[in-house]
Amino acid sequence: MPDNRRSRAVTQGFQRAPNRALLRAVGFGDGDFDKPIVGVANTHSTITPCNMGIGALAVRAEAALREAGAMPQVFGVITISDGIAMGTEGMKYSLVSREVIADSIETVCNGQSMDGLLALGGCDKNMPGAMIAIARVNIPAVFVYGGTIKPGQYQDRDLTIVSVFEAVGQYSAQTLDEQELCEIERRACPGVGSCGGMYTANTMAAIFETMGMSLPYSSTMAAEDAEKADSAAESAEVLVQAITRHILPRDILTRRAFENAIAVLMALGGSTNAVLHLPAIAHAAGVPLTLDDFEAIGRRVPVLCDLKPSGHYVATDLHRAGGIPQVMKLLLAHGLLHGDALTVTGRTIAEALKDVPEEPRADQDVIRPWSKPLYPRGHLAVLKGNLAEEGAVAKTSGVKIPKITGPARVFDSEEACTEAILARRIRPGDVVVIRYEGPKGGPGMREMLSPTAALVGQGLGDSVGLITDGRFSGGTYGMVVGHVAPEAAVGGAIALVQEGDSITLDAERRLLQLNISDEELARRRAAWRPPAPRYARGVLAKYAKQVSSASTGAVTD
Ligand SMILES: CC(C)(O)[C@@H](O)C(=O)O
Ligand SMILES: [Mg+2]
Repeated sequence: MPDNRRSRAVTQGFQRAPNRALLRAVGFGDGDFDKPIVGVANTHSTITPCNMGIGALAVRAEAALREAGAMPQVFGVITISDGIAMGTEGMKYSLVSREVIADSIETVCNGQSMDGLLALGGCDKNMPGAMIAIARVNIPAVFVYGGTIKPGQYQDRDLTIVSVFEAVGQYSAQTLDEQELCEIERRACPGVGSCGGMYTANTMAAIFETMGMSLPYSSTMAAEDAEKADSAAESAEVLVQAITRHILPRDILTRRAFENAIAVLMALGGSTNAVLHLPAIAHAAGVPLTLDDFEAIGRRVPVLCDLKPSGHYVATDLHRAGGIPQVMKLLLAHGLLHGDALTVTGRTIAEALKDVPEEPRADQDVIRPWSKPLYPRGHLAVLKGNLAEEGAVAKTSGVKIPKITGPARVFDSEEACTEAILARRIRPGDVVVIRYEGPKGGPGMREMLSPTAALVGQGLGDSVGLITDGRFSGGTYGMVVGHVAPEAAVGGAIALVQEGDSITLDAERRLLQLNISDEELARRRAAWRPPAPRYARGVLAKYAKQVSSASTGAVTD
């Protein structure tokens, strides 16, 4: 047993007899005090299908840890459901929950002198929350994803939760009747697992697999399939080996791993939330990573996968087509992935991908061959200009020409905007501005899925621009720009836009501009006064005081 094992602090020596007495009460026997103590961070919850299956995975992982010679200690971690909170005041707690999860896991792992960590997660913030903690604590760790939901079926088409959000827009435009809306609602979510397209949960899980913090193929398995539970057990075995070999998360979460993550994010057409979470994880790992890195890698890496929200397929289709290893191999073969990055198994990426063919199979069109990408460049672009001096994130997939100049339609909350869209007050050519929804202002940067999906449902995805200091769901697409920084609440130029001002959103030129003179902008800036914080007490008030700009990952430490 290595002398530097952290759990020695609670298991060794005569002074620790009381500590051992308590450990005996939770199942330790005489021979167990020399074994590594491994935390199992269990986000099981009956709040959301994303986390409903996690308890069973935790049970498998716990048994496998014991079998492999470790002493597992299971602890509960909270989640909220982005999908259920969406469009409500409750959604302000979503990004806050990332910090609560990170802080909770750090607190337990360090408070209990644990030697290793197996973290399980389902809904969106579980993934970055767990990985921030893993990077901070830096004890051998593995991440186990709860798995994706399978698609629903309606009239020969695959449904996901986003189909229901879009159906609300169709209903408001009277292109869908109440009975059809109801039928889509009933069929969209047929079981357990995280939202099925390449939305945020699946994006972040895929990123962790890419970075070598989860096992190959594990991030695209369906929550309900037996292979998911088997991979939870296998993850536990790999973790115990990592403890023995002293493989630490910060050996894995290097700059090269983050560059690999961004490359796969682009190839998948993944969620804008990754542009918030990866800098936050990098911050925890002590790795420099800026918005410019996303921009630089996005210019090199094509979108290779035809996945929802704007594409055709769901995560289980990607799994059948070869999964993340196939996407990674394609990038590796074309010089866009660092093959020497380490994984939790102790193998490098290149070694792990050795047996994967360079080109995807011809009998599928989920993963395109190199010669026929979906888009020649990444779908996420960092826009700058007088409206976003620190930067903003545009998602350009699913739109024909990602640029528009039009009159600003200004809303100081998501609710006010959604109401206007559903009342059909937004017209083609408008540029919708949703502000005071930033990290500090909201607080918590809500995901604007209700308004963006309603626009898509009304057929306005291509003709209406939308900019916000809030963020988006992975299910959002259209002419959308989020994470506008600096945000309105700190006096960013987005606070100075007036109804009817001309705004240019041009993803090709990477430009987000308010078309008024510098003098007029300065005049408005001088007249601007910060609004009173929306919350005076509780976690939202604490968060608003603490949180950094979206351009640096909205971190709180
Ligand atoms: C509800 C969704 C689709 O999961 C969303 O929260 C996301 O970010 O992808
Ligand atoms: Mg989300």
